[in-house]
Amino acid sequence: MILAFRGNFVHTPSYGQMDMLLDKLVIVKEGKIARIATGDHESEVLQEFSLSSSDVRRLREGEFFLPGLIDTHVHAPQYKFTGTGTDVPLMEWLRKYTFPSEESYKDREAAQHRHALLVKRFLSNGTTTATYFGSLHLEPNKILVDSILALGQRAVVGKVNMDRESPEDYMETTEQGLKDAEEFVQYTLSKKTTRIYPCITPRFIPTCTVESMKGLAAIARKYNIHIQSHISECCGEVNFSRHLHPEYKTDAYVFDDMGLLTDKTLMAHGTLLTDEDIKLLVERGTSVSHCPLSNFFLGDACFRVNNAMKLGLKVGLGTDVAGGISPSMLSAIRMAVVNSRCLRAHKLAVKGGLEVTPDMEVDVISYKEGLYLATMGGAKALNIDNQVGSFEEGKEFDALLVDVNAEGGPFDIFDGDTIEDQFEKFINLGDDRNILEVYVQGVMVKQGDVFLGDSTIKGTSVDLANGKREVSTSDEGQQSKRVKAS
Ligand SMILES: O=c1[nH]c(=O)c2nc[nH]c2[nH]1
Ligand SMILES: [Zn+2]
Repeated sequence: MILAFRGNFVHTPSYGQMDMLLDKLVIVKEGKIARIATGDHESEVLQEFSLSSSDVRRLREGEFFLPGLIDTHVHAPQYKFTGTGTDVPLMEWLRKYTFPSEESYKDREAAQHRHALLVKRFLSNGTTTATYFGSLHLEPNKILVDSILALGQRAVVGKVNMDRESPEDYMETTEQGLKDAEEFVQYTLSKKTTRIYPCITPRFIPTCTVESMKGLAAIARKYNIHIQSHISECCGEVNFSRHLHPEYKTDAYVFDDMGLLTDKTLMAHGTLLTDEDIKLLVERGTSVSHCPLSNFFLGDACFRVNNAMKLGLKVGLGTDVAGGISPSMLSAIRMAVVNSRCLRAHKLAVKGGLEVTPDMEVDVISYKEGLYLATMGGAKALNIDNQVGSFEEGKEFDALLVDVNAEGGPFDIFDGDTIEDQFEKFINLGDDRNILEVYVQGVMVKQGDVFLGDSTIKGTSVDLANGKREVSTSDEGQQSKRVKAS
């Protein structure tokens, strides 16, 4: 299968560098970018790939391709309450909203329905790769894998482990937790797909015993797979962790001693990491998912991205649904910029000064760095930057076709707007209405309102039917659902 596109491509191959690749011919063969040529070489390149001019998809004015967005931190079984539960800090939020929501996914029908909606919502927002925390129970996590598989997304997925300091009805024994974690890994690997990676997922230090953390690290080593957790996220969590493990200086040293800091580990938040912690993470090859929205809501904290990058840390960006109130990575990019400006505003307030000094500028990032974090940064954080994150020959084609002039879109383009202006408007003002097509591994998985997915995948009940939405959400799983054509 060969695809050929001619038009503009935008990407951020390194931090702070945004390249507008204008009038390029991109050939995608068997899911990978086989050639990126300048438009004036069209005829010879087409000949080389035995294509004719009519095989070329020619982008219209205002259309461009962007690498697929990579969300490095999402809680799948929290999708149900996304946009609500914004009134309390982390530790209270977990008990009041989070654990009950996650627990309710053990109802099979509810999990099937909600996970399909989740994956569709993320694909609609241009998230071609998502890094999912699942729930405690085994079955809903298998359903999540089935949904991702059927809808065509790329994902890292983990079954959450919690064997202490958790509600009685939402906690497992250490032994059962380790057994289920390994079974989940085997289930995911049995799908023999190159786009879903199983992940070991101790929720965070307070809810995991030493035995569980060490056992989980052993499973990760055995299968050479990803690990994810939360680290130094806010005062409530850090104080609790110190109380449980007074012998360790910080979360980073706990995780390190458990064998959980590897070059395939991705830790969420990290707002309270010291420079020494960051250096330890860098030494281990571990990365951090920056989740600006949930840091504001649950942690009252800001992450110093530029400081972390300067120390050599790999950093991706996460929506952290549902601690973060938006499933959109465009929103996460904007919030990462706002987060950096809060750091400067804070310094200014502390100084009581009227003037921004150069040391206040060092924290500030622009939409270009934000886009890097949401694409290449995420790819590096997940150790998949040889596959995705930018447009390069040999990489897989995970991409979004964006139209700044989309009908009914959320912003306007004016005479004199340069291509860069148009692109900046999309990052700052755009939404799913501007995302016309979504590609993963060179396969179009969404076009307009239609989810194409992989309808050949059997054994899942994911509803790929399009133009339908559920209108009744009360007490899912107990009641039959009404599905109405929209
Ligand atoms: O933002 C967060 N969401 C969670 O679900 C969670 N669990 C532990 N720590 C957490 N932080
Ligand atoms: Zn989280």
